[in-house]
Formats: sequence, structure tokens, C-alpha cells
Amino acid sequence: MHRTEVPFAKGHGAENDFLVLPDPDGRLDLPAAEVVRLCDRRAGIGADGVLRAVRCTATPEASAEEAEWFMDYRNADGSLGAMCGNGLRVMARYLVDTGLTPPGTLTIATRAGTRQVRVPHRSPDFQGEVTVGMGRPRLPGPDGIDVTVAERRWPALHVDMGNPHAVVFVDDLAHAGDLRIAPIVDPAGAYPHGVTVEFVIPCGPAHLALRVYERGVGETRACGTGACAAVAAALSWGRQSAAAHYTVDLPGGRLRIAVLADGAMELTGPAEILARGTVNLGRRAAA
Ligand SMILES: N[C@@H](CCC[C@H](N)C(=O)O)C(=O)O
Repeated sequence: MHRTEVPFAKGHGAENDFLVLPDPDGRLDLPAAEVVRLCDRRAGIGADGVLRAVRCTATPEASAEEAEWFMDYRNADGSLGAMCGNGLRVMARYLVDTGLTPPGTLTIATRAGTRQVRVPHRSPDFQGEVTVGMGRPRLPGPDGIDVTVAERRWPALHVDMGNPHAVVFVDDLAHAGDLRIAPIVDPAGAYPHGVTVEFVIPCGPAHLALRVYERGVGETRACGTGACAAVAAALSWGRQSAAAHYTVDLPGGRLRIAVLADGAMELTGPAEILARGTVNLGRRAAA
């Protein structure tokens, strides 16, 4: 394989961190092993995942009629992801900061469909917050799901946010343990492709806190789809009353969720680009 230096950016949304690889023409070869190497926090640059930003015209995975850009999201273990709320916010921030797209509302295609992202015009009071339309949570799913960590076991609610979540309510976030290994999800066959698990406590009216163990990554400091799944589960299980706005605190920061009249959710929070540079990657010869 031919090694080539390519540009990258490092960014995060509430400390859910990503490498952005701009690939407008869809030329990068990104095998799983390469993603694992890049995301390694000692032997690589380090990140929860990679966001390959590719124009829809240059990928068979998206339609150029629906969006200009496609988010090719990869988890740190090299697996493909369909949706990533924080990743979308970081990728949009990158596209605007680099002038690849103007500020305002942009549509980005994902494997779970298109999403609208709002990146405000720069102004003295603009704090770097970016909002993404997350769509409506879907709750019907596998029933009778349980999550176990050490000697504790909780019933879980399945929530689909374009990716699968199993949400449990705990008395204390410390009960999730150190989360160095994946929680056990039963029955074993319920999620053949894995699942992200949220451990949630209600903190007050319209206010939750959570820790998350992400499929393909491990414990992360924040998860946008996970925060929305937690609100959906809290509403479904009567752990929160209906409200237009919710606050969700995660180890890496605070995310805000607006619930629209049709049940669709909007996720808002910080999205930062911290560094840019070049990195060596394997590259496919141009067609
Ligand atoms: N951190 C993300 C979710 C990333 C994808 C997840 N690991 C999966 O495999 O589904 C978010 O902010 O939503």
C-alpha cells in the first residue's frame, strides 16, 4: 500500500472526540485497521472515532440530490457507524471553519439518512455551539432487555436514534462501575451488531445526567444520540414530564435537547476544532 500524507483535523463535541479526514473526492482508502491505528491514544492521534467528510457526488453511499456532504463515521475499533450526533456537529463546524461550506443550516447525509445542522454565523457572542436535527426516536424494539454490570442488573429500554441504544435508569452513576469492559446485555442475541448503553439518573425537572458505553468505542465523555435516547426513555418510562427543552449532563459537558411538536429532537452543544495537521495514510490510486 502506498503511504500518502493527508490533512486531518482533531475536534470534539462535549469531549466526544474525533479525527476529521476531509476527502471531498472520495479517494481515501480507510480500512478498519487504519482507523484503529489513528484512534489509538498512544500509537496514533487518539479519538473516539473518525469522520471522513466526503462529497455526496463522490460516494455511492449518499445521494447528491439530498445533501452536499456525507459523514462516513467510523468507531475507534474500525466498525462503521450510521449516526453520530456529536460527530455531525463537529464535522459541520469543520466544514464551516475551513470555508468548504458557508455558515447557516447545512444538510449532511449519514448512513441513517440526512440531518440538518445549524452552525451560526461568527459573532462576539457565538460560543461555538452547533445544533443538529436528530429526528424522532423510535422505541419499539427488542423487549425484555437487561443490562448487567458486576452484581447489578437493570431493565433496559431500547431506543433507536438511527443507531441502537439500551437505556437504563440507575440510582447512582457510580453503579456503572469503571466501564473498562462492556456491560452485559441480555438476551445475548438481542443486538447482533452491538448496542450503546446509557446509565441515566434524573437530576430534576427536564434535567438528566448520564454515562455512556458506546458500541465500538468504550466509555466516552459524551454521546449525542445517547443523550437523545435517554430523554426518550425518560419520557416513555415516566421518569420525566413532557417539556420543550431538556438538559443532559455528561462527563464531558452539557448537551441541550429541544423536543419539537412532532417529537423530533434537536441537539445543541459545543463543537470545537482544536488542531489541524497532516498524517500518513494508505491511499488508493485515483480512478
Ligand atoms: N458518539 C456518537 C455515537 C457514535 C456511534 C456509536 N458508537 C455507534 O456505534 O452507534 C454520538 O454522539 O451520537
